[in-house]
Amino acid sequence: MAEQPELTIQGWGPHPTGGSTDAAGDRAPGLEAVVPKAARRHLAKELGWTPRHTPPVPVAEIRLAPSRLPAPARLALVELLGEENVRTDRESRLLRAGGKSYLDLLRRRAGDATDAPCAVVLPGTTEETAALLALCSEHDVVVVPFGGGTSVVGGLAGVDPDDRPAVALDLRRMASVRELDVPSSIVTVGPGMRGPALEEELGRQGLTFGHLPQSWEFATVGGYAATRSSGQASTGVGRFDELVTGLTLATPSGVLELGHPPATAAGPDLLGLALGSEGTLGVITEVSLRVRPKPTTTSYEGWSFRTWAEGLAALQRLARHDLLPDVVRLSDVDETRANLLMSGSAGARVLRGSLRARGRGEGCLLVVGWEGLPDMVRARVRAGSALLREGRGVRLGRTVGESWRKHRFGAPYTRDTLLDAGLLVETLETAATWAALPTVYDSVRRALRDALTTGGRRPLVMTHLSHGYPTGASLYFTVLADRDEELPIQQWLGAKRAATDALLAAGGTLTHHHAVGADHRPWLEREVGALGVEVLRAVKTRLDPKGICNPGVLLPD
Ligand SMILES: Cc1cc2nc3c(=O)[nH]c(=O)nc-3n(C[C@H](O)[C@H](O)[C@H](O)COP(=O)(O)OP(=O)(O)OC[C@H]3O[C@@H](n4cnc5c(N)ncnc54)[C@H](O)[C@@H]3O)c2cc1C
Repeated sequence: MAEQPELTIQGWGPHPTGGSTDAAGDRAPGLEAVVPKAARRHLAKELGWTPRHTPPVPVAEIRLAPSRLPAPARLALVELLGEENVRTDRESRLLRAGGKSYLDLLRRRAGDATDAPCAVVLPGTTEETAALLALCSEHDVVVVPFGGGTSVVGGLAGVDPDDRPAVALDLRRMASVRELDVPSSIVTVGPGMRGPALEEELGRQGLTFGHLPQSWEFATVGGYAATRSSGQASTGVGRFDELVTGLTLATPSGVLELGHPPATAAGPDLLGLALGSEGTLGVITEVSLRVRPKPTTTSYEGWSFRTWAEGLAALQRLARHDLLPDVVRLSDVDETRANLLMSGSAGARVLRGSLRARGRGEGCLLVVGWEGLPDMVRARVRAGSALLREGRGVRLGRTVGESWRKHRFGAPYTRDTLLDAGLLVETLETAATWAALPTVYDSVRRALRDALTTGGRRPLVMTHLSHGYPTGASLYFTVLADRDEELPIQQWLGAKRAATDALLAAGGTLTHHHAVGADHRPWLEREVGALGVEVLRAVKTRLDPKGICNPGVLLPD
């Protein structure tokens, strides 16, 4: 199998649009190349920030603790997988040191990878994975499944309360299509498969699975299932967990084959237990997914609403009439303004002028995308547009929608540049009912602002609504602030704590699609209750009696 591109150790990447390459590898492009002057001025004024040059330490200087993998465990792993699939070299370990949250990046950029796994193991089959888990149980070695490495909640932290040595179990050797059942619209794939490769294979049959998170280039099918991911078109095609028709879970106690399409009433849904289990119950070694014909027509458009409340009300009406588009993304005033300034294109300047002329200079941008057969798209666009207009929306046309579509995977690359310029850049997300959304929105913004406003610093909190449901929607917050170079980790931890408390108190869920990981686990009990946590723990104890499967995530201490 061809090697897939790697994420860079200290950021996203490799940077397709340029940037310089130094001895350490790939470097993000400079601020001037990525952020237009007007946007730099806007950010400096809003945040009380002066751009500065704060590049990460060279990769060669990153600190890595010596591998603690005991020799007998290493020997047994080599016997099982072969020497080439048990790696303890520096680069392999650095590349699996944590995920891509702001906190992960801060540590890697500061030259700290002392939390890296002791080794990287690469099984090639379900049987090898099950044998590996049994072997690691026997040798008391922690196993952290590693898909694409894009976790943003500390899902790959590898923290063990008993401080046992840990290995990263990389799934890239299980990354092929195993079966395509066209009549039933089901594809069965290895968990290490990434979106682009799967879409390419399905595309040859005129099919798609349609899951498009922003991390699409690097994240894997197994990771999507383990975190209950949600993509940009999830309002239309469904969340990833809704696409899964079955999976195989290798655990230290044996192998579970879960799911029975098209439907079953054979007791409670065990498949549902594996989805979102974040590697704590075992390793997902195969996933069956619903696929569908590639859409023959797509229609992406921009709309503008005078206020966030008007936009919310219009979308709520669409939801009530089952007319939500496949892609729906309503930005609040702060996000709309920043996105238009960041774009810097002539088109964006024209749009800003035209919005001002229509009295919507401070409005909220809505991007909607409809996909499917031509007649259905036409009918849905007509009915949906009528409701948006009734809700006082102004249609901006296709250029805006297509521009968003073209640039939708670009933000993570820009993040590296902003980090290099001394900014705090992080996101968080939740979901709530339509009734609770306005309170959640206000409370989280207030909490973030209060926590991050100190000594002349003010954060910019930008929000969009995406992933609409008949009963509610998710909210996604992007936070920018002048980074506290003395205590950057504490600066964000304080804000995150305040925002999480606020969103739970206002009726939001702990996480709509990023999962629990290490970062959210102190709050899990507030979400599912003490008994709920006990039930999850009992299941884990049965499947993973020695507690070697990703012990630092999901379940609170
Ligand atoms: C820039 C950026 C944008 C993002 N955008 C989105 C988005 O739009 N929507 C969204 O839902 N998420 C998004 N994420 C979060 C992340 O991409 C998702 O959580 C994704 O599902 C993780 O997939 P992965 O393959 O990278 O998993 P990893 O990060 O490797 O692992 C995630 C967790 O799942 C476990 N795991 C991985 N594979 C397996 C397996 N086969 N069996 C058992 N456990 C396993 C890991 O141990 C870990 O706990 C984004 C992240 C970044 C950095």
